[in-house]
Amino acid sequence: MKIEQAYTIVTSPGRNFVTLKIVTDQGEYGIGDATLNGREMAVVAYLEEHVIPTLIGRDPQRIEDIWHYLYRGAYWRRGPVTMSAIAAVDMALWDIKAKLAGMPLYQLLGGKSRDRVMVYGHATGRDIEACLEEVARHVDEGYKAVRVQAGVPGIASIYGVAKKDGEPYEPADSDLPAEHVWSTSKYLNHVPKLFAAVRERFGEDLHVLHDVHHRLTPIEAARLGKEVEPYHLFWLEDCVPAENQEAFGLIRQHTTTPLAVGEVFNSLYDAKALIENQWIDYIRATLTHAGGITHMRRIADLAGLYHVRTGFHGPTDLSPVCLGSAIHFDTWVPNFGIQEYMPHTSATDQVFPHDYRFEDGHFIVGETPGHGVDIDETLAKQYPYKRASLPVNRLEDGTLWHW
Ligand SMILES: O=C(O)C(=O)C[C@H](O)[C@H](O)CO
Ligand SMILES: [Mg+2]
Repeated sequence: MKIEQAYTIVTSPGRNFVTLKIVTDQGEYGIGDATLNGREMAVVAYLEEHVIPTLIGRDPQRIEDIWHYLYRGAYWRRGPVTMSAIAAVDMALWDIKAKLAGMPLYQLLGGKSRDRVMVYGHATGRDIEACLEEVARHVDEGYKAVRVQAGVPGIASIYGVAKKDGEPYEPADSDLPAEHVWSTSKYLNHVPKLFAAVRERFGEDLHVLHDVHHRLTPIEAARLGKEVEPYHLFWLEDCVPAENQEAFGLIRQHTTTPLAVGEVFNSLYDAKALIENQWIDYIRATLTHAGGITHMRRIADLAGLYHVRTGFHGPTDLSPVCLGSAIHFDTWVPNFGIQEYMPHTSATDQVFPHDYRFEDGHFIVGETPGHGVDIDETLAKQYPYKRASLPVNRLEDGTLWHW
């Protein structure tokens, strides 16, 4: 069996997505997600110019060999563009292999470790009251876990809070990067009040999460972790930028609030010290940005040795192809923690027909051979690419800060 054809499909049913389709000489095909929010066309160019020409004629069943061919063969290792491109190939090849085996992907990985996959949804509001209403809506819809982000008095626009209450949050919201203004002191004073209000209204059973989006220093993160301890967060996410992995050692010494990190990671080496030192509790890297199923499996296995569980990134800027594959992985992986879930637009769901379903705060994996997600290429053409950028963040004095 040989790879006969491979091509990228760029579509924007509400937001941009990049999909790689690989077709074999026996008519079987697989698809992979290559979406890198705000940098989509860089991955398209990488795939079209440097990857696809090398795939033609190869045996699609040699997933491991192709992974190392693309990783080692590039010489220039790692990085989000390279690893998203490799991930898309890897996901498409696992899709093909599972289809050839006549099995849903989770079976090929080792079978079910659980019957359903707990997810967390996003509640956002311009203030605490509006945010609590959104938490209540999620609870009514069956969610057992909710990420809680509220506007902060004195900060005009803040990460993770929708422009209008009740609407989904979209980070890439303008042609060129918007500029936000950030105040650490205002934020730090406000977050404990938010979680006090959440526990007061919803009691102890609801799992609550919070994303700091890399905006604190280690000692500030330690303060926040300590101050929210009484509210028993499921996790505190990305509390500092993680290039310096040792920073988490400092935070860890100060707080028992569980720590999650890794949505911008693209390789095991981004997380090695974090995992081996048990500085974190959840690893957030996911299939599309961390080299696909083949590499993510290595990360999860290492994490499992150190009591670190998975908590895959799952924003709307990863396509249903990534989400569907992630649900198979989550169903199999022994050290599963939780799966992030932001519902896609109905236009996106139509472009990407899929067999996973949401029920009672959980995803239920499908039984279709492969990863269970397809693409309607005719419909995809109706939604042309439109550049959209993530914002940047500045301190009140104008200093460029982390976003
Ligand atoms: O989903 C999350 O936790 C995020 O932090 C979302 C990211 O900002 C988003 O994926 C950037 O493209
Ligand atoms: Mg995040």
